[in-house]
Amino acid sequence: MAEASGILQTSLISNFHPFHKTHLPQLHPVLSFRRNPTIPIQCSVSTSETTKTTTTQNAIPWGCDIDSLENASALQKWLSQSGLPPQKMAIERVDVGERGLVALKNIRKGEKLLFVPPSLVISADSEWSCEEAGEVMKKNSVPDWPLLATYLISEASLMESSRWSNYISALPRQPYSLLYWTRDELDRYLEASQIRERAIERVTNVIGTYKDLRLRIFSKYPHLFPEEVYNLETFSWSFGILFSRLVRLPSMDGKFALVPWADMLNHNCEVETFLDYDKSSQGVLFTTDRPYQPGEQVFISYGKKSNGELLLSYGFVPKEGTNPSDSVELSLSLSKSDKCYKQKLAALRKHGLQVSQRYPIRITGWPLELMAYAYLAVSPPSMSSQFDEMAAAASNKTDIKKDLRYPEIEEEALQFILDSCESSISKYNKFLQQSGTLDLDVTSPKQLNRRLFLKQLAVDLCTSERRILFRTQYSFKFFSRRTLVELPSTLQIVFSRRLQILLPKNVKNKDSQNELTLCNSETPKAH
Ligand SMILES: C[S@@+](CC[C@H](N)C(=O)[O-])C[C@H]1O[C@@H](n2cnc3c(N)ncnc32)[C@H](O)[C@@H]1O
Repeated sequence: MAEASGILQTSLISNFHPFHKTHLPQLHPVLSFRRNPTIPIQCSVSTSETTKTTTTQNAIPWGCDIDSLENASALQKWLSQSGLPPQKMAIERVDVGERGLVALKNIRKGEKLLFVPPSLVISADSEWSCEEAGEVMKKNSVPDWPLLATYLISEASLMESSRWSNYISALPRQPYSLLYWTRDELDRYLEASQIRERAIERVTNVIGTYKDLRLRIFSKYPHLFPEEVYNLETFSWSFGILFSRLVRLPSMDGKFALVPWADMLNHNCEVETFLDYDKSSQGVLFTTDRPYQPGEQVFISYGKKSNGELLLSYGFVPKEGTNPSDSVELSLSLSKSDKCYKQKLAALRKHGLQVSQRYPIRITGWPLELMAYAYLAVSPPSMSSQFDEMAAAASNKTDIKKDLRYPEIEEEALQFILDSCESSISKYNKFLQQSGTLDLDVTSPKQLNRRLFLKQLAVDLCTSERRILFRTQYSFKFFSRRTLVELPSTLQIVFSRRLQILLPKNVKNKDSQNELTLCNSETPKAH
């Protein structure tokens, strides 16, 4: 689960196909998902004794209801019979995440749990029940993500002939993620948030990837990859599963894997333990960072993700103020009326940037690149010889001096960022005002209708993102020279090497992360 989202971008886009500017079709929510197609699939299914050709005529059961315990207990039984050692946890209905793993016994802090053997892990090296299909995919050097997405569909379509049928039956038929929001829903509920753009990019990538596979491979082997099975709906499902369940195992050279059983663990922002392969016990496990009593839900970390990223991949938003890794993306743009617009744009492009750039702002600070972009945006024609170094510092290149300082335009640069925050905040205000006061219990989505459920998620996300912007605005106002002149003398003034602005004593410069870090957790007054 950790870092999954970022990896799709690299593996799909750079290795497999160029960026797709595909028109976005309406990805229909579960209602229009073809749940029960009757599909004849011709495939050679390899069993331990023979290789025989079978024709599957049954409906394909794509997983189950997201809270189904029936399928989960069948999974549990199958895993135990297939080599999963006895566990101190069981799958149960839980308050956070609907189904999850709950402690059966006292669990100590520092205890190793799970021990899922490699034979029960799905990775790019897993054997295909339909060997021919696997060979074709490997011959075409399909990267891990699209390979695994296709693998999942292939195994799901083979039903009981697949060794993973118990696992697939316990997977949600409709994983919660922004992949399942229609374009209209994204526009309506997430207009204020930059996550909307990320969701659109992601849907576009999934569509592009599917189209590439269809063009290059599926259309050439229709007997192995019939369109009734390998289509956009099934790919949305399998990518939805990968986004919400795939893990990267650092001790296996960063291998991506679906780990049945372990993927029943839900996320908690305060938990710091994650899944990995343990060479000595030869299994996937995690080490608890806290004790659990019988009946308590056990959590892991899906990575230090913002609320927006959690919504994007996993379809939930943590409760307000509970995510220390929360951040919001602030979009900065050059003004078209800028006299040096063309020169500045050329400088940005030279360093791989666009006219509009998004920078993450954390509750604890903001990146130096943001300030560099702001310098570029406000610099006058007389500073044209410095455009290049400003654009370079605004890029994500690491071997470049980032802590630039131009005292003569510092005030304007800070004001530029403040204005960008203001314009973003006004979009959030508009959406939140229109939405009225919603305070529904999204831990039981089944109780809500789809519209209300999505709206509540959007309200939760927008509230948390707006809060970070308020705080940033407050900090920038506090840092601006005008304010500094008026600072009470009791405040200890520290000189920042990076922005070269004066900071109060509760603000420290965190060199290693290239960002300014606010140590004070006080929230500015509500706006
Ligand atoms: C890896 S799965 C965890 C098992 C999942 N609950 C199940 O029953 O299949 C990830 C999914 O669990 C749910 N989930 C995980 N952590 C959550 C949390 N803190 N709050 C709400 N839902 C959560 C989300 O639906 C997410 O997409």
